Amino acid sequence: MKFRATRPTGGLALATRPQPAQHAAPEPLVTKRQIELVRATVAAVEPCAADLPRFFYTLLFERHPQVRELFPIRMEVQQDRLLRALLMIVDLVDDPDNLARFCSDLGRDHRKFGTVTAHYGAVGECLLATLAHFAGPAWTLETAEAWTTAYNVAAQAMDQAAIEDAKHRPAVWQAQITGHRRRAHNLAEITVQPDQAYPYRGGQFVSMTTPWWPRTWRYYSPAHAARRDNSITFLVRAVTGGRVSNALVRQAETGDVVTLGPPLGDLALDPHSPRPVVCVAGGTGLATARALIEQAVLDGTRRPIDLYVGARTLEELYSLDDLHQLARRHGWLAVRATVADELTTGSGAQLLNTMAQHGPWPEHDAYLAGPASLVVAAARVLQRGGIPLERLHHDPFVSLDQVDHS
Ligand SMILES: NC(=O)C1=CN([C@@H]2O[C@H](COP(=O)(O)OP(=O)(O)OC[C@H]3O[C@@H](n4cnc5c(N)ncnc54)[C@H](O)[C@@H]3O)[C@@H](O)[C@H]2O)C=CC1
Repeated sequence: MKFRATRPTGGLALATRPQPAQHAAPEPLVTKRQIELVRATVAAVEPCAADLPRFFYTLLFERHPQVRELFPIRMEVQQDRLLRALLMIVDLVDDPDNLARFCSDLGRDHRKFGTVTAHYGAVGECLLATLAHFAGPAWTLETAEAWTTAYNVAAQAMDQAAIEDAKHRPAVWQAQITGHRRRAHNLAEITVQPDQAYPYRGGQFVSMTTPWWPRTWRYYSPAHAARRDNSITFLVRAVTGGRVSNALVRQAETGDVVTLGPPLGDLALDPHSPRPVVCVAGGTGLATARALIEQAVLDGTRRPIDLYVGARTLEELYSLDDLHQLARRHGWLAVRATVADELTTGSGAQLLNTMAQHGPWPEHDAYLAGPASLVVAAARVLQRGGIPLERLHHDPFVSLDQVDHS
């Protein structure tokens, strides 16, 4: 595991993409010296990165057994999330605007776990004890003070945002499955009806937990912009070893009730930007692309959009007819789809070749959705075609670190 975070974050499911500050940046609440100490601790514990989350959670559950019930039975994914969130906070510690924004999103999202103010103290205490354990001699009184300050800044932002959020929306929504349709052998289109209004923007994603794996949260993308009847349709692939996705595809039935967390992510087309858009979607990432495009229609956006879609099989492109129809109605939309050779599923060469035949895209914004390897490979093609990194937009499941910047 590489023990560092990047901006935009690598794989932190709860992160939103930091934006440049619109006004003079406020002074950091953590001093320069404290920032150095916090970052030096990260460097010191890096060799033990793989052991750190397990140590932390063992300590947390020993000292505060009452919080165990907020977490899933199996903790692997959760452990990874903790580390990523922590790294993101360390990364943003000298950037108060974006730190506040990141922590506020995190705090709002933590309501779904049942997090309350008292939990922040428990987590902070165990986090510092964990860092002290792994940092060894690098952990001094001054370092402990620096971490206490940095943690308090983050925890207060999370807590405050959660308290504000609770004033105007629920922590979770119960949603009954009203439609379940298999679209390919491991792919299902699942429609749910939330028990209360569920506003979101096309392009956002949603966390979900199921009755089969309580408190195990996974992220799925609505395949459309918000509907008047409040129903939401997700495209879910049962991935190997994916407990929640397999339950949803193979076990779930109409009438079952799942729980949704608040909508997340800020992937959205700016209706006021004049830039043309290139959009790349692979597999279930088509849900996100489609939702973005529907949102653009609703917003009255007239930005030219070129959509490139890659799928494993023709069967998986079942929803493309609608998009082609949309393209016939709206001259600004062009759709190009490729199907991978079944023997080389996921290689994506066809999709990348198709893209490379078009371009360059010197004036474009790019939106990418789908498997991380696709996002990275497509970003590379787009960068070669003239799109700078800051105009490549994607959800925070992947780090574009891997993109060749040369
Ligand atoms: N908002 C987002 O970014 C979304 C991301 N996802 C992610 O997508 C993944 C699931 O995708 P699947 O449907 O299983 O996709 P998949 O593995 O079936 O791939 C779909 C297509 O993407 C292209 N592709 C895949 N890897 C590529 C590569 N290395 N280079 C070039 N093209 C490549 C190919 O055309 C392939 O047929 C999950 O990791 C999920 O989290 C899913 C929905 C939304």
